Amino acid sequence: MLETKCLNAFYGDSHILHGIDLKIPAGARVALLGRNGAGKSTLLKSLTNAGPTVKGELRFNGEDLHGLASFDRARMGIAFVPEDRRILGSMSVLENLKMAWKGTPESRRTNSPEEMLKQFPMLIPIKDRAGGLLSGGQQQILAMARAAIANPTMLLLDEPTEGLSPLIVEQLVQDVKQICQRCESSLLLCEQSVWFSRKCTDYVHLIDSGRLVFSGTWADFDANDDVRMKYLGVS
Ligand SMILES: Nc1ncnc2c1ncn2[C@@H]1O[C@H](COP(=O)(O)OP(=O)(O)OP(=O)(O)O)[C@@H](O)[C@H]1O
Repeated sequence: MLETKCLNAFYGDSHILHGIDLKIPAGARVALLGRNGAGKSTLLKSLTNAGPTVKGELRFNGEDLHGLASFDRARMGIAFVPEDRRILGSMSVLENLKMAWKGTPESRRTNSPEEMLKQFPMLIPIKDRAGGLLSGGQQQILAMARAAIANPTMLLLDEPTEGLSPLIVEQLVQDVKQICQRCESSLLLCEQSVWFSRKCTDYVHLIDSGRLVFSGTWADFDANDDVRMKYLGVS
């Protein structure tokens, strides 16, 4: 279970997140929707100690995360796929997976890099291609495979569909579900795509100006025209 209570996040003097209360039970798949600049990435970076200064309660499986470095949180099972994917451009697809494998503690290792290729077959024909030469979609699939290598129990995805073609986005739905099922992982998916979020998750939060403004099931979301229009501009 990932839990925040009254979480506030700051970049220097800029107060970005305001009193975020979030509970993601083990195995739950949750979306966080919001417009550009709403605070989605800042929340994920707060959970992974990847930038902002954070105040308030922040626990994973009951353990206080304050003061733990990003790699310590990763070792606990929190895997973060950032918006820019961070693929190593001069290394091949297989070498990118091998690097992730080496950085993963033995206790968390599940499949070898070669076995990961089998689970993400789109990567097989391009396994020797440099990361920097991949399309955005190929990079995203590689970033997902890299995250899955560490057998996460909490998968954090930052706008994985951004800039991708509809075909790749459909493939991503399968890949996200596959990782969550195989690893028995919870999911926090930050997105602007309502379609993709709906396909991948059961529960949805909306964030606006750093505050949670709606939480509910997709049925609740569908029943709430005002919230959809006000915060996402969709009817
Ligand atoms: N490193 C930073 N320093 C100062 N302010 C920042 C920094 N990163 C983000 N912000 C500000 O924090 C606010 C929230 O940004 P954030 O990136 O979390 O939004 P987002 O919902 O992920 O949007 P997007 O979809 O555009 O990535 C914005 O006002 C942004 O300008």
